[in-house]
Amino acid sequence: MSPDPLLSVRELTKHYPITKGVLKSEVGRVKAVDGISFDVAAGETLGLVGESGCGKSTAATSLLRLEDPTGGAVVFDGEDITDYDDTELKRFRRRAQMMFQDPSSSFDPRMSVGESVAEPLAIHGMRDRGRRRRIVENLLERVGLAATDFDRYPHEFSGGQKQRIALARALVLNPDLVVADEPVSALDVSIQAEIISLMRELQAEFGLAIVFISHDLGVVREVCDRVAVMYLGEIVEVADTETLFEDPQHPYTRALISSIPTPDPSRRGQRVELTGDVPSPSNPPTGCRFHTRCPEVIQPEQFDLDQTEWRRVLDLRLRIDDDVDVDDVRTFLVAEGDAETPEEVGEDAVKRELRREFDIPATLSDPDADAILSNGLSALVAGDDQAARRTLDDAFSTVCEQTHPVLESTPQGSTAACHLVDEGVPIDPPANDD
Ligand SMILES: Nc1ncnc2c1ncn2[C@@H]1O[C@H](COP(=O)(O)OP(=O)(O)OP(=O)(O)O)[C@@H](O)[C@H]1O
Repeated sequence: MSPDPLLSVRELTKHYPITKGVLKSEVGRVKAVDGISFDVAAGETLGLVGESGCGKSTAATSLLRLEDPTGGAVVFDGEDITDYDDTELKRFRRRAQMMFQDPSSSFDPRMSVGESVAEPLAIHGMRDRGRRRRIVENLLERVGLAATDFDRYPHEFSGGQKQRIALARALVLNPDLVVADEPVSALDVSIQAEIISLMRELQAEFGLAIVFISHDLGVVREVCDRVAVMYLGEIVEVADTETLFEDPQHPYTRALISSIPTPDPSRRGQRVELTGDVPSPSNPPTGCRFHTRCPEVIQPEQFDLDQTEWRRVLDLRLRIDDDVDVDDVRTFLVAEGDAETPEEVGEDAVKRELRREFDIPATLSDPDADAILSNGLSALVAGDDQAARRTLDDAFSTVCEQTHPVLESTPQGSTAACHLVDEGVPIDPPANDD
């Protein structure tokens, strides 16, 4: 990586206010992007990956100042663009272009594709129509279309062809950086491969840096030199592509990689199932944001639980307020024929059912942990929610929930934000049963 990157993003933040009432008073914030930092060298392709809603598109539009960031800095070719005025931004936008996912909505149906591709030239002051036409015709050929396509209209082209045209438009000002947001996701797999190989050719030819945004790790592996993994508005791991795929350090990265479909049956058993929904970015979890779903979440030192058991005990503890209703369990057991009335359902039956709902075995592998869980459940069934919560919170809390991990260098040369990395003990991910 060059010492002076082309693009340097520092603690970039984009929060959207959540407002209420006619006065639109702010009642919360969607923390779509929450302090991300990364560099991109000239000519390099950096992948930005993560599940839907983790903030990739917002990161893209904020770093290009298509919308104003809430905080942080973006340094492009040595200059901080964060405080640029309109004239300076216009100059910046010659050098940094955006490409979107949906080629169909990227074009004005009333303009010929040639006019669309030439539009940025006109906006940036090239008055000579003939010259604009020559440049665009040449570019259309370079993206695999014909010069005569200049006068045709968007509806005459397939999705793949439209994405070629979008690429021509992104390149027409000869930029140094293209931010491509899911540029091939809307295309058939065979067409995806064509567009990817075209992007690579043009990248080499134009010496382009690309920020390649995708939820598809298979594509990212093919295209990118380095990859940054996002989860709930934050970057949790950055590594060069081979290191990331061969030796991922963050449990979230491991889970994403393990979910890539593979034809190799020996690797299929290594799938890591992520439980639970992605939490809301308006109220992200404390500590490590991934702790509510992490299969490798760290257990308290005093216990020696099987990792899957521990994950499920923690699920119960974390969801006790929202997803546990003892009265509902009693009603359910009556319906199942366990008793005539809810009042007659025994404490043990309710505790058994609660364990079953959370997939917790009847007895935990660690007897101390089992005794505490049993006490907590007893308090819950007796209606003393506070005591139940206290018992479970005291015993089953985790550093992952308490302390926010920062990105740190790993022995593999990557950076990852995970307490397992702090401790220098990457744990083998638990294999799934299926
Ligand atoms: N204008 C907005 N106002 C409020 N919330 C927004 C706005 N734009 C995005 N969000 C929220 O910010 C979060 C991040 O969205 P974003 O589109 O950046 O994620 P993404 O990773 O690109 O997802 P996808 O792949 O589905 O596009 C989401 O929870 C989304 O609902």
